[in-house]
Amino acid sequence: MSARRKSTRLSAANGTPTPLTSAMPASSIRTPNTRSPFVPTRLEGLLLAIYPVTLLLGSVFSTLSPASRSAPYSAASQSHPPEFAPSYFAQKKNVFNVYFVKIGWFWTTLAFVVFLIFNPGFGEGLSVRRIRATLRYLTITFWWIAVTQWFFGPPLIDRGFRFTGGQCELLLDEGTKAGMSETREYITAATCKAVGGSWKGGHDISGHVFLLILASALLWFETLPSLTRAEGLRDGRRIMLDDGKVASVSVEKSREHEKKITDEEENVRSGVKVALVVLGLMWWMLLMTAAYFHTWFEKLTGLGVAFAGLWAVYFLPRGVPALRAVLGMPGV
Ligand SMILES: CCCCCCCCCCCCCCCC(=O)SCCNC(=O)CCNC(=O)[C@H](O)C(C)(C)COP(=O)(O)O
Ligand SMILES: Nc1ncnc2c1ncn2[C@@H]1O[C@H](COP(=O)(O)O)[C@@H](OP(=O)(O)O)[C@H]1O
Repeated sequence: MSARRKSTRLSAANGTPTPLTSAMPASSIRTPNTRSPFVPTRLEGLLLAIYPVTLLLGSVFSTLSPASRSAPYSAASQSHPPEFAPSYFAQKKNVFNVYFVKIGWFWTTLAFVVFLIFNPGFGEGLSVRRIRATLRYLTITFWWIAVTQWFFGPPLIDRGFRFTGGQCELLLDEGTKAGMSETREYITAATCKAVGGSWKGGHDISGHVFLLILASALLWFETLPSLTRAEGLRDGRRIMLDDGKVASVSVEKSREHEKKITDEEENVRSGVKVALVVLGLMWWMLLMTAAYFHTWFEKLTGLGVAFAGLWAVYFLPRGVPALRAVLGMPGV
């Protein structure tokens, strides 16, 4: 369990440190221009910017590439017809799509579990750090399930599609619609495709963009604090304390644990290799999705929905002590 360090703060009048609760280190002082705990540090912001930049790169490539421009595009399948696909990666049946992205949560889970078991930063056995990391993973998994698999019925992507006017083409025929029960009418993309229908007319958030960003950011957020000593991913992070004061996350770190980890510097990176391979492939598939599939707006909403889940798990707890007590923060 992490022990809270002693604390100090700047006196508003003369700028000299004065004791706050017991004695807070200078690094934890709140200054007038301190960033809100709810927003990423500059370094985190730069890392997160890789996602919109990748989507932009893919879209620019598809706009400029003569092969992509001349290939017909089908809005109903969100892709180029296979016979006109401008590249191997523009085909839905490409091996990376079928065995990697389509079962992407399995690979994410595998990489996370390997990291969880082998990384010494979690301490020994069923430690509080390990339990909190598992809870973060489960919460992100819950968001993946809600958005893409099931949300008390159809998943959120399918509900959004219906809400924006989309439906299964089979339902366009009034006769068919009248003959259907209400449950049948509230059809999902999967069931629509299964009965040979065409899922058309609404806003179809990109499930691939959503999954690839959500899963890769989960792995980055969990592993980066053990891969780098960079301030922006460690003590540069701000949190709100129980008394409403904003401080560096270092006040919640256990000194003994930090020392132990520094002494074991060599081992700190254990368990991250699988995650790094998964992360590399995910980035490539995100670029391919951006280049060959969906409209730019569908990709942008995929990014937005992924960021919403990430913010709730990795940034909201920084400003809400009660939530932080449950979910914790990576590397703390
Ligand atoms: C605090 C609340 C916590 C509640 C947590 C409850 C959930 C706990 C369950 C944990 C389950 C873990 C399962 C881990 C093992 C697996 O993931 S196996 C399943 C593998 N399947 C996938 O990875 C499917 C991924 N694919 C998709 O999501 C979609 O295909 C897609 C990529 C979004 C594309 O969609 P399409 O419609 O196919 O285009
Ligand atoms: N990088 C990629 N490689 C291959 N197929 C991709 C892909 N990105 C998206 N797709 C395909 O495009 C369709 C829409 O994707 P999504 O909504 O998940 O972003 C899905 O088709 P299918 O549902 O027919 O498999 C998906 O498999």
